Amino acid sequence: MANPTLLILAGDGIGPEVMGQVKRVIDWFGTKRNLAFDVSEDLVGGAAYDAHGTPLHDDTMAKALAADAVLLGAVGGPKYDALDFSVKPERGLLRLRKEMDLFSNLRPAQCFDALADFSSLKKDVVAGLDIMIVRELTSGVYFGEPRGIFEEGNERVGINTQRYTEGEIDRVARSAFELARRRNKKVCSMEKANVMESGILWREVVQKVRDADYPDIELSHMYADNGAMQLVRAPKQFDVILTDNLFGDILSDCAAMLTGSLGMLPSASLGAPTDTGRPRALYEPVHGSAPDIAGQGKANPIACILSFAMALRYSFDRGDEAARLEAAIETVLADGARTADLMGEEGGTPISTTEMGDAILSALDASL
Ligand SMILES: NC(=O)c1ccc[n+]([C@@H]2O[C@H](COP(=O)([O-])OP(=O)(O)OC[C@H]3O[C@@H](n4cnc5c(N)ncnc54)[C@H](O)[C@@H]3O)[C@@H](O)[C@H]2O)c1
Ligand SMILES: CC(C)[C@H](C(=O)O)[C@@H](O)C(=O)O
Ligand SMILES: [Mg+2]
Repeated sequence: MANPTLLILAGDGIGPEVMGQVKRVIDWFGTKRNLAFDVSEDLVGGAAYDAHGTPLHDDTMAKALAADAVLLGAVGGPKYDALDFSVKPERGLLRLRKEMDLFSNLRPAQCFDALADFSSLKKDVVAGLDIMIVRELTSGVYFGEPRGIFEEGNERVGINTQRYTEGEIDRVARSAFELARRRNKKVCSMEKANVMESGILWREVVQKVRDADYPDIELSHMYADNGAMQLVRAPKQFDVILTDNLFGDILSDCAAMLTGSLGMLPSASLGAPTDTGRPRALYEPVHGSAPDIAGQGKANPIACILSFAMALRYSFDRGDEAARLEAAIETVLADGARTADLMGEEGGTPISTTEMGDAILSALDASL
């Protein structure tokens, strides 16, 4: 049987640096675990703009649609800030999400024991934390029409529209309930039904799906602003958090810091299953291109490596090998390996991106 295909889009800034370590991990699974992938690479974001004048070439879009999974590093950077909105690096990523119809974005926030001291919150608030944010990814205010900057009288007005159909809410709610079934069977849905009609509809549809098909799941509803507060006050009250595109963007960065660093958080963006039985899927770290540290060998590759672990679990049904990779990362952290973002006030000598990769590969070897 042919090997599954992976399309790597490393992107900009620290994207290629962290992806370099992921490629070593992919090779390791090929040679040591007989789990080989056919890997191809292409450009996205600013790198694609530099080469083609567009943040995502049509050929790359076609390759992404054909691949069994896409791994993405990060896009964006100050060099591209002044570009027209239509060709900004971030538009490349948004096009991938939209055209692959990746409506369900899984953003786990797990606190590794070795890092519990490092969180800006008290250790007992975050130790053992394991929550999953399910963010709707292809609709809402990111894509709603009308949008734009228009002339109105003698001034300009900027418009974006929060828009959700019942079908869009229904399908992402189902994906959250399915996940909750494999976890602690608790979903908290977050919107602002107190001020937004789209929030009222969101709450109604989520409740209807739960009552009709997931009576075994405990569902609660919370206003998203309270949700942000509760995430910082007592994050362990949550299991699965279901929310829309914009609130999910913000709440997941907030959850990231519970775990110590943005450099630790992976994500999976999943669509409906294709005729291979696999969902369309894109895996990427939650962090961006980190222009402040790009090119210095300082970036933490763990979020990107954990994103590959999610690919093993959600695209290739190899939860066993995903767990092996996650355990290797846990070991390395317990042994004290720290990139600069994981150094506390007490200081110490951080290791480089490549050294973190070396340590993870050694721990993988030791797992055999
Ligand atoms: N999915 C993506 O590709 C994505 C996500 C977020 C932001 N962005 C883009 O990235 C650019 C920079 O955005 P930003 O600065 O708001 O967010 P960012 O995530 O790039 O950086 C925020 C802070 O976290 C640090 N950081 C992030 N990832 C790290 C890692 N792996 N190791 C160590 N430290 C890390 C950075 O150094 C920075 O101080 C912007 O152009 C933005 O649009 C892209
Ligand atoms: C880069 C940007 C388009 C993206 C978003 O806003 O969704 C990022 O912040 C994310 O969290 O993946
Ligand atoms: Mg974000």
